[in-house]
Amino acid sequence: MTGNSGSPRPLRITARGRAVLADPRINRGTAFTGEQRRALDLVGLVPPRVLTQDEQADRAYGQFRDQAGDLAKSVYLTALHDRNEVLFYRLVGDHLEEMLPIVYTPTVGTAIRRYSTEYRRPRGVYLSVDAPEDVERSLRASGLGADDVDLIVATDGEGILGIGDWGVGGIDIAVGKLAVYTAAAGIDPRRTLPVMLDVGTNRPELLDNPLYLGNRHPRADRDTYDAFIDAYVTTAAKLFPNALLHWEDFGPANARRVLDRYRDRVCTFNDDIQGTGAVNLAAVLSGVRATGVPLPEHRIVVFGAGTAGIGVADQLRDALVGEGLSVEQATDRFWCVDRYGLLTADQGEALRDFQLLYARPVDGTDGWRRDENLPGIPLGEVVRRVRPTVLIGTSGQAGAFTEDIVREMAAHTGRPIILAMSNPTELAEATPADLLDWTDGKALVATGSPFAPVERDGTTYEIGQANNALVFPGLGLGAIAVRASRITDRMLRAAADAVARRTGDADVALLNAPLLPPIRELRGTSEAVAVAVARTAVEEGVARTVPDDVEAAVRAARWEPVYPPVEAV
Ligand SMILES: NC(=O)C1=CN([C@@H]2O[C@H](COP(=O)(O)OP(=O)(O)OC[C@H]3O[C@@H](n4cnc5c(N)ncnc54)[C@H](O)[C@@H]3O)[C@@H](O)[C@H]2O)C=CC1
Ligand SMILES: CC(=O)C(=O)O
Ligand SMILES: [Mg+2]
Repeated sequence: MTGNSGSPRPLRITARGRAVLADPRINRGTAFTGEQRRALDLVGLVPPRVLTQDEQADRAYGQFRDQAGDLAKSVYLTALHDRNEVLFYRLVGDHLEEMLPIVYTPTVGTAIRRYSTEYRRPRGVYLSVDAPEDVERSLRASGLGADDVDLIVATDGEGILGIGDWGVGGIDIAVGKLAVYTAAAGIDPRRTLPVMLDVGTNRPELLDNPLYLGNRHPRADRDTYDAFIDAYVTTAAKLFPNALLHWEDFGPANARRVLDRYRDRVCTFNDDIQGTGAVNLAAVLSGVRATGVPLPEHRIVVFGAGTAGIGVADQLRDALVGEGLSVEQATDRFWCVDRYGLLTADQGEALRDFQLLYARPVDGTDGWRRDENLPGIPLGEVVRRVRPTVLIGTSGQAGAFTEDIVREMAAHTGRPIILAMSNPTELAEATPADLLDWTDGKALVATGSPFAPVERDGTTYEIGQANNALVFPGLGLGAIAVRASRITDRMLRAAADAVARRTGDADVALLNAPLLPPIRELRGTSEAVAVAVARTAVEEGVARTVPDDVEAAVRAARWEPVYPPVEAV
């Protein structure tokens, strides 16, 4: 751990001259002092005036604001990240609410689509399914040793947000998630690695694009894929035995399988399944407090029963079991709707393994209207029959929560809880303004991407962001602080409870209060999550370091974006 929230350890620099300025991990440009410039052979290589970090941050913020449009802002921040990592994190940390939508959803989606066009510099490690024998060499090429890595975020780019397969461009979701880890929870960025598991792409426009930078062939078959993933996990665990392995944005055919294969073998979690499950549970628990209706009395419809949707259902089902329901009773509270309509037991091959548990018995839906195009029971009919109190969108289908559906839901429940979780912004199942309009301001709304507050009848409704960003940074920090050997279900539940607790009791009773703590408080939320996760890891016996004071250990593990003293060696 190299947390420097106390007095930072000196940074030992062997490079000299231009090599110092070219390395974003050590470069501080105009903030190098006269003494440091002399020691590092920088005299004359930077303009004479020495700036403070505050002055640098002011100028960088002005430059950021001058960029025309979000993609230009993203390119600007990436360039800053590539130039001076500490200043990048200082800036993002100071303007979290304004910059998270640039380094993360929604703009990261645009950056991923345009990756091969906008490409400037590599970041992270690119592993190729065509050369599994190079996995070790490539991970070693990062220059990091066995004790140097706390966290790796890996993606295969198949299920980026709700925009699908973007091949090698997916590296930017790993980079974006890591930026959130550091900005929100103070994970030391020098001890992290983004990894692209390039197994090809099935998107014709990438395969046909001469600029495309990834492997220009279709995605590997299952056996080849599995062997490659295994080479990655085995090698990463061997080279970096303390690293938490985070899986991001895999397709539904692989996400759950990969997690299940490794979750009891290494310290790992899937953010889309488990992080999303935890943040969704936190939002629903706030909704439970706001409505006064106990959790077991809710009827829950999940629209988009894929990686995230079933992850969400699983986490809620476990919470219901925790309230005393049997697994069968808890499962019976869910109606999951996917591309063929309501999951029903007669759908055979169309059901994925992880959906089977939620398939409703056919005789319970006798007489329900079917849509021949699906050809199952559509969302509107499910809502009409079930009268849900909670409606969750994890489908990536923009506008799927139509006025008719929402009005029907609101006709039978006082305060409908509606979580339109799909990203990026344009794929939300409904906008908060519409949801509030159609429910006369009664809906308890949260969205996956940020939305501006809604003004209605003189009242301002702040919209909570039901995004796993409220969970994974703190989960990671808590796990790192106690060197957890596993991520357990109870650690995720502790994270959800910690997020829910951050939404004050007084607040949730108000009509217009957000269901989740705001992004501007993300650092505090992440710290609370980290403490809860670390405590639970200790209780569960998976902490390899058991601190006397967990809170102090979590604080000590935080990295802050300050320039440490320099030691020229
Ligand atoms: N807010 C958050 O923290 C998170 C949000 N998400 C969002 O959830 C969405 C889904 O992500 P994943 O679960 O990873 O993708 P996925 O591909 O695993 O799941 C999407 C599911 O939606 C289903 N679907 C597609 N078209 C449909 C239709 N017309 N009607 C009903 N279902 C349909 C698919 O069959 C699939 O099962 C994305 O937009 C993603 O951004 C995902 C993870 C976290
Ligand atoms: C937030 C996230 O992980 C997703 O949309 O995939
Ligand atoms: Mg994701």
